Amino acid sequence: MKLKDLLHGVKIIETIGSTDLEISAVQFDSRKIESDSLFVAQSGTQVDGHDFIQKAIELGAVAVVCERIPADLNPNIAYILVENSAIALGFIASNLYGNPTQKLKLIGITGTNGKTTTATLTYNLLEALGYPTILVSTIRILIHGKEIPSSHTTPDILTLNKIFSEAVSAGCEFAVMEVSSHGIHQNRIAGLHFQMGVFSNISHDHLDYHKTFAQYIKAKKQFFDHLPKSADALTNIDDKNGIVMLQNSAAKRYSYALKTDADFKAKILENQFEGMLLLLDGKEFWTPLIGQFNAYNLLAVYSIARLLGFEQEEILTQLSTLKNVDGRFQSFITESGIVIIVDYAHTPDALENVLNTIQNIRTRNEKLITVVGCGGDRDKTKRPEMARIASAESDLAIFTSDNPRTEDPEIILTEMEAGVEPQNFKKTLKITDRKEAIKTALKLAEKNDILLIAGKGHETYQEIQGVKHHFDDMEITKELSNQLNK
Ligand SMILES: CC(=O)N[C@H]1[C@@H](OP(=O)(O)OP(=O)(O)OC[C@H]2O[C@@H](n3ccc(=O)[nH]c3=O)[C@H](O)[C@@H]2O)O[C@H](CO)[C@@H](O)[C@@H]1O[C@H](C)C(=O)N[C@@H](C)C(=O)N[C@H](CCC(=O)O)C(=O)O
Ligand SMILES: Nc1ncnc2c1ncn2[C@@H]1O[C@H](COP(=O)(O)OP(=O)(O)OP(=O)(O)O)[C@@H](O)[C@H]1O
Ligand SMILES: N[C@H](CCC[C@H](N)C(=O)O)C(=O)O
Ligand SMILES: [Mg+2]
Repeated sequence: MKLKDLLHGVKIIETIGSTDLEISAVQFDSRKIESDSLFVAQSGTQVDGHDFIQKAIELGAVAVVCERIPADLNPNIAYILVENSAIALGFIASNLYGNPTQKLKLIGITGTNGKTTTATLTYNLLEALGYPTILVSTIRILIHGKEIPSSHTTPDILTLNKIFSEAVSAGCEFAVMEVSSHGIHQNRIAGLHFQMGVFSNISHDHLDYHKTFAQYIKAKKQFFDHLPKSADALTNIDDKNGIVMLQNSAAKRYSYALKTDADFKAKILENQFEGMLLLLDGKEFWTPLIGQFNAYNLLAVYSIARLLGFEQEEILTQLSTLKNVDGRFQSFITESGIVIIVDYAHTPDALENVLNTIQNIRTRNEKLITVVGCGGDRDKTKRPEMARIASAESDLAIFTSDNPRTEDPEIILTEMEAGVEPQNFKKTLKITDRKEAIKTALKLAEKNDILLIAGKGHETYQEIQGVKHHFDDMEITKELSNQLNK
């Protein structure tokens, strides 16, 4: 493709050299440059891509998009000066892949918790209704059933356009994606054409990256600030920041809520271990999912489908057949009758919701044991809060490692323990090795007791000292319960 065609829509400050060049590939990482490529230099959290322009040229780049023209200009190279390389990359990626999101109805879901659940259920619903769809989620990317592994909740913009163009070729009509705050802040969604933006909720997370809660809110809000007039913006107005998200949005505004008057409303009629009975827009329906947080997720899915033009009856018929998403409140009962729940709760709010849900469905006076840890190289301020909640809401909380990544697991655990209120000290244990922690929990549990294993959900690895080892909470718990005859 010609450089000038790739640059369509990009706000150019200055061009040096010819834009009539033929470009074979686009890349933002100098280490992956091939011959005749366009290199887009962008600053990052670790290094500045501008420092790798020379390297990229040596490896075959023939054109460079940058925010600063290098001092040592190469006469054989075209330099395109822009204000923001990441935004420019959005347009370039979209041009490269034939503007795929103009050909799809793209729904973006943002919020601290519930994105994967809502996005996956929406994908499952649309597929069940007979519409080929692409899902972009933390767990996996699915192009009308074909799976591609996922490394980020919101992948980079080149990957996104590539997979969306594959989805168009596969005949997809809809696209459902998670929009993370990192993705918004780093312009990983630049140039995508959204038909709908959805906000689930906002609570404590990622303050390592955004620094303050206000900055975190601002990042999420930017998604809605940039939605076009033609789009729909759907928000949970039971969350006090739900309205804030939409206040500067040009999109058409819609709301959903369990507690407030809203465009789409739901009420929990029954909530049991086996499932929930909901009143959704005046109609009763049964779902195997449980807990208030899932009522919000299901209401969001229902509202999305209504806004897409589907009828209530057809939505509810299919929605009631949808099951839990991997690693989200996934449960089984062991041979000796212990109820195991594996859940991806890795924020204080998620943990509190899951523990409250368990409290609400407990019918007998069984013990609740929680095994939980906090990730390394991530928001440290979550640690004491999560430990405080786990110890207050459980009969026993066993603190253990999540993904320590490059951090010392003992330090993470000490930071967690600092949050335990004195009256709950005696209800806690610290077992650094996650497998040992689960084993101890199983040994201590008796028939009908509930064992919540929180934080890692669907993950199939544990990252220790920067190395990923195979680790699957569900698999290990089943293996240990068999070994222990529990
Ligand atoms: C902190 C963070 O989000 N980092 C992301 C970011 O990388 P970065 O800004 O650190 O990049 P950098 O290393 O400073 O490099 C800057 C630029 O120089 C380039 N470079 C670098 C070195 C070199 O030799 N040559 C070169 O050209 C890089 O390609 C980059 O363009 O941009 C990269 C490309 O898109 C991402 O892969 C990377 O994700 C890292 C691996 C990550 O762990 N991100 C997590 C925190 C994340 O994004 N999580 C969110 C939310 C999770 C959730 O709550 O669901 C997600 O969406 O997954
Ligand atoms: N609507 C909700 N409100 C609050 N908590 C929720 C909600 N939905 C799910 N949760 C809790 O949050 C956890 C993560 O859910 P999910 O994976 O759907 O969220 P996410 O926003 O995709 O998270 P991530 O940012 O890590 O990708 C669940 O395991 C559950 O404990
Ligand atoms: N997407 C989230 C996932 C956290 C999952 C938890 N198991 C951890 O490793 O902290 C993050 O990157 O912050
Ligand atoms: Mg997710």
